[in-house]
Amino acid sequence: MESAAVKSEGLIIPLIDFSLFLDGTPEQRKETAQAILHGFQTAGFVYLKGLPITSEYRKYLFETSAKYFKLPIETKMSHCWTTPEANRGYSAPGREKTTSLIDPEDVKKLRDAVPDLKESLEIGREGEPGHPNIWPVEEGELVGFKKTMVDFHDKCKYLHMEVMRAIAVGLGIEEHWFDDFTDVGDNTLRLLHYPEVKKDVFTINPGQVRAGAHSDYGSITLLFQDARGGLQVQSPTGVFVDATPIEDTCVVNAGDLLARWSNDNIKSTIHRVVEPPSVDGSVYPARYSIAYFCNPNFKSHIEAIPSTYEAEKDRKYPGINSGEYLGGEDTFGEKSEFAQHLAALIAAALPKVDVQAVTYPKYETRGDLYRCVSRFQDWLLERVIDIEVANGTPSPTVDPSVRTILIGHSMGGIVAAETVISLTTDKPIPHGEDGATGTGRRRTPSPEALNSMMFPYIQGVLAFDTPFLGIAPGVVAHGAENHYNSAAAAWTQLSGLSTAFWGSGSKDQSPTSNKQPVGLLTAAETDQTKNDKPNAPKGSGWGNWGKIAMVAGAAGAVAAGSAAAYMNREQISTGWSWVSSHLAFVGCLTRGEELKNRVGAMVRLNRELDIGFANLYTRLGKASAPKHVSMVGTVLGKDRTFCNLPSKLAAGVWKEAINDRATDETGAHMTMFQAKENPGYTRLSEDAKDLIVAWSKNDWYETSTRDDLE
Ligand SMILES: O=C(O)CCC(=O)C(=O)O
Ligand SMILES: [Fe+2]
Repeated sequence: MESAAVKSEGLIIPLIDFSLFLDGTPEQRKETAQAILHGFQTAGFVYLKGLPITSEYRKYLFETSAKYFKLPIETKMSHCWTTPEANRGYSAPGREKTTSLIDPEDVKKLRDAVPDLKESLEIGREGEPGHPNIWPVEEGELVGFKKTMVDFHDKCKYLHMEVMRAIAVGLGIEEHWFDDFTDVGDNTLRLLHYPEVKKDVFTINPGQVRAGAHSDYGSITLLFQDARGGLQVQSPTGVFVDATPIEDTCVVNAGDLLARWSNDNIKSTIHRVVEPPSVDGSVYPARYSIAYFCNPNFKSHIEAIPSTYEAEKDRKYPGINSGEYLGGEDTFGEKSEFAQHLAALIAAALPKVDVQAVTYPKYETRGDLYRCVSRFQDWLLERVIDIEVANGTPSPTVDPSVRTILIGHSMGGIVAAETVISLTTDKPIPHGEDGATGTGRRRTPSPEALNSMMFPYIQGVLAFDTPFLGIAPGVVAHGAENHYNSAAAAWTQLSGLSTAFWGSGSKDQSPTSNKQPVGLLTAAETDQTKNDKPNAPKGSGWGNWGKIAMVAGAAGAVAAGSAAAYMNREQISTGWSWVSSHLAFVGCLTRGEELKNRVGAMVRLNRELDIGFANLYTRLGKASAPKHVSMVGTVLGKDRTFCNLPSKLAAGVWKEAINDRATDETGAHMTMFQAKENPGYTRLSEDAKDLIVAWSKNDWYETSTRDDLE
């Protein structure tokens, strides 16, 4: 009954026969409903086949749509889209830019730089008082246009109600629970036309897309696409994956409202439209799609869907109330919004290169730091290789086309720093070799030569509130006054216990001997394998990395990989009881020498290899008066920060990110990427962008030309 329409990068979009819900036995209905719900809960998308829409009817609709878009632009402009309240009418190319950006200024900048290459006609519910549809004059080929579209609007309204019924059945609530919210049909039918476009438009203008990355805002969207291709859906790893057209199917995705309505039980996933997979010739042909955006009835009052709020108590919200914290896709805000936002700002400032934000999928803060680094490094290598392969870079280790900025929040900044240190010192990661002693005898900023030929090439490490020099004592004193004694005691204990737990943490670690030190890949080996087929087995050298060995030119790209790990807010402020389970990882914060050495190593990398290094640390602003609290003999300074700050400037760039709303350090630390909780969000994005742009404007950038991308 069910197979996968898309399966890549952890994104699985099921292909489901909807006729088994519409006309099946009770068992088939239930199974189908559960499969649909599961698709929405995991991918946020499903493909439905077996719809009550014949191929002929569908063909006729697409032909009618094409006839409409063939009208002269002046004719189409005579019934323009006017207001969001009406949301009806024609939008000319360049009018709309779909994006996840929030700030209107940012949206404008992005739209001016890379306008969406599309035009559309919005058709609302016919007969809505105050908001009549404005129809094109029906003459010639367009006779019958209104009737066709009103009929199709009705058919889609019925499908919307049925899909919502399937969701209800899947959730185990009354099948018709949504009917009262969907029977009016306050939905929008949108005809979309992506005109034929010269291929080089996408290479001349990096970041150019047919429709920008966005999530839909309603309940669900029914999307009918032609055979052209180009729709992509963001995977849990942050990579955009092709949602390839399948004949006679409808792609259905959940929107933001349904995600909210279901307490995020259902996902609203980011998607976009790019140029289709390669075709002969110098142009990409036109693409047509028809979207039907569904909403609850505008006048209905929405409350959480039964069965979803009970589950909420147990669900894990990163860093807020989870028993154990996993860093991951949500670190930089829901759906990596901050990372995506930052990537858009950087793309606008660095037009010569293609900018991608790729978020490291969930990884555990449990266990040994160096195992986390090693896992992260493997992942990063894979991502960069994929991009180099796509770019057809001949010798990535000698002349990489990808430059990476590692962005890490909290402990993620330490993972990022360790990654670049490991890559530039050509040393396999030690996997906790010194854990038992905690003396920090591993990497010191030694006189040994640094390897500027690292691969992947790291251009900078941008940390957000990373306690490179430990956590400010005030975090415990200010943040947990009610628990002052236990917190203080635990803090002391934390230092004392680290050795023991570190030791036990390293017992079960596997040796690293078979791990290929990535810095050792050489150009000679590239030449040797250059003409081989990608992925062909290789005897030596490139071995596993055969897929790099593809022919053709270079390209400019910055991949922003992000390592991320939070600490658990509740647990930080209520006594450090969690520390035992996380000690192997977080324990490194107590080893002062090791912390200082790490910062020293980063400063050296900055000086000698020009690798950017900065820490944007949170500081409490207006909402919290400075306090002078004495704790374990320490008088705390007036600045309330989460991180210990360096006393001297020789520690790289440390720039404060003031949060005027947060009332405690841990809160500021946890919410720095949430625009609603952090009034300094825009400033933070700008500061981050400025740093990355400054690090990236070098010879590599200047010699990256659009021609390279072809
Ligand atoms: O044209 C498509 O395939 C997708 C359009 C879309 O995502 C939208 O308009 O919201
Ligand atoms: Fe969309």
